[in-house]
Parts: sequence; structure tokens; C-alpha cells
Amino acid sequence: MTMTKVGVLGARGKVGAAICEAVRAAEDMDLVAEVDQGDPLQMLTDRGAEVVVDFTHPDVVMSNLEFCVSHGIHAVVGTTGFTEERLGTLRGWLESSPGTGVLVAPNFAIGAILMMRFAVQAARYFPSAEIVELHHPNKADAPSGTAHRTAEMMGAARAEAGLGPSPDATSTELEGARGAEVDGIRVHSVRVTGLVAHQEVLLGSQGETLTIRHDSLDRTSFAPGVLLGVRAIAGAPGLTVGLDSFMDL
Ligand SMILES: NC(=O)C1=CN([C@@H]2O[C@H](COP(=O)(O)OP(=O)(O)OC[C@H]3O[C@@H](n4cnc5c(N)ncnc54)[C@H](OP(=O)(O)O)[C@@H]3O)[C@@H](O)[C@H]2O)C=CC1
Ligand SMILES: O=C(O)C1=N[C@H](C(=O)O)C[C@H](O)C1
Repeated sequence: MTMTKVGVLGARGKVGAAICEAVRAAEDMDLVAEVDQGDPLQMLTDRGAEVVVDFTHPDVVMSNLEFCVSHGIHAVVGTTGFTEERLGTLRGWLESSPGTGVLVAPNFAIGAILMMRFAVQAARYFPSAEIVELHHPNKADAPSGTAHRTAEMMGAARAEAGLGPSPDATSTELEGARGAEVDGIRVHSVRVTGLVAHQEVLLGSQGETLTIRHDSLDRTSFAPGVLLGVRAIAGAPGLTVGLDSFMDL
């Protein structure tokens, strides 16, 4: 069996630790480098990492990826904060490193990917649509990368179907009471101790509502998707956004 040499960035973090455990348990992978804050990225090249998994912080992920791509190391990225501008920069780096693949996915939980897919399928049929994402209070960003991406994809589906803005007669409000707007969809971010990662997509039409909810109850929920990405990325040069590209949906 061919063994893939894997390095994990953010190895001592909440998700990184779960990924290290999953890579250690995978029969076809060797965990060669566990890198965290303060460790040199050189550990990845010194130890021959072929694929790097990044669960660090939006402020550092781009410099990590610049290092990986410039050294021809494939990357599977869970860290959030990817704007179109960042994706463009990444595409530019990848053009100078043909054969190298990077997967950026806002959520690696299989159920979350399906939740997003179902939400996009449903979006065209409901005049009202809002998203509530609920997370642990140590989360660095709001809204979550998952909610942001869901809203973008639902907004595109609504526009394609010719739907206008969600009906909303609110005229006076406290700032923030109606959440943030992403591509016409209101997104509400909740931070509560005890939660892990959860999202509800609420859709409404005359006389009916549809609620699509996903719950990550444990960070091991991200591991199977990450391992799938690690196995697929060497065969997918360039930039891939979303794990669904590697799933038979
Ligand atoms: N796509 C997905 O499925 C998921 C994505 N995420 C995202 O992953 C990211 C990490 O989440 P989480 O594990 O909860 O966060 P944590 O803060 O628990 O973990 C991040 C880890 O990265 C370390 N770190 C910071 N800077 C560097 C660096 N330059 N090099 C290496 N390590 C570094 C941190 O160290 P220190 O604490 O000392 O700063 C910490 O140990 C977030 O962006 C989150 O939104 C989370 C869950 C699922
Ligand atoms: O920070 C987290 O915890 C999570 N981050 C990702 C996001 O922002 O969407 C994925 C998941 O929601 C957990």
C-alpha cells in the first residue's frame, strides 16, 4: 500500500488534534509533522510531507499556503476566511506550481455538505430564506465560513430563479437585530458555551416552512471529509473549493 506523508498545521488546536488522531489511525497515511504556533514550516519539507492539512487561523493561513504551494506540497484547508480575493491569490500561486493541488472547504462534515446542497436545491422555491449559525464562543470569525458560503450559493440560486429580496417589512430596528446580509440572505451568528458547530437554514413560503439543520456534535465529524480530501488532492492539481467536488452527489 502506498503511504501518503501528511503534515498537520494547527496540530494542537481543537480540530487539528482530532485530525492528527484520524491520520494516525489511517492505514494509508503517515503523520510526519505536527506543526503549531511557533514551529517552523521547514518541518514540513524536512520531513517530506506530501499533503498538508491546515486548521489554523484566518490571519496565518495564506502565508502557510504560500509556503506549501511554493514547495509543491498539496494542501487540504479547513481554515476559514477565504474571500474571492484570497482565492484569486491562491490560483495565481498555483499557476506557478503546476501539479500542486489545494482544496479549500468551509466545512468537512459530510452532513454539513449535504445540508448546504439541500439548502441550495430548496432556495429557488421559497420567497423567504434566512440562516442561523451557532458555534462555541472561541470561534474567531462571524459569520461562519459555512454560513457565508451557503448564503452565497443560495443567493445565486434565488437570483437565477428570478426571486427578489426576502419579504421583510421591518422599518425600525436595533442595529444587528436582523443579522448580517450576505448576497440577500440574512445570516445570524450565535455564540454559546457548550455548542460545537451547528447551522439552520430556514425557508418559508405561503402556509409552510422548511428547516434544514445540521449539527456537528464533536470535532471528529470533520475527520472523514478531511481524509477524503487528503486522498483526492494529489489527483486534482489547481484550486478546488468545497469537498463536494470529490463526492459522488
Ligand atoms: N472547514 C471545516 O470543516 C472546519 C473549519 N474550522 C476552522 O478551522 C480553523 C481552526 O479552528 P479550531 O481548531 O477551532 O481553532 P483552534 O484555535 O482551536 O486551533 C488553531 C490552532 O492553530 C494554531 N496556530 C495559530 N497560528 C499558527 C501558525 N502560524 N502555524 C501553525 N499553527 C498555528 C493555534 O495556536 P494558538 O492557539 O497558540 O494560536 C491553535 O493551536 C478556524 O478557521 C475554524 O473556523 C473549524 C472546524 C471545521
Ligand atoms: O470554527 C469552527 O468551529 C467551525 N468553522 C467552520 C466555519 O466557519 O464554517 C466550520 C464549522 O462550522 C466549525
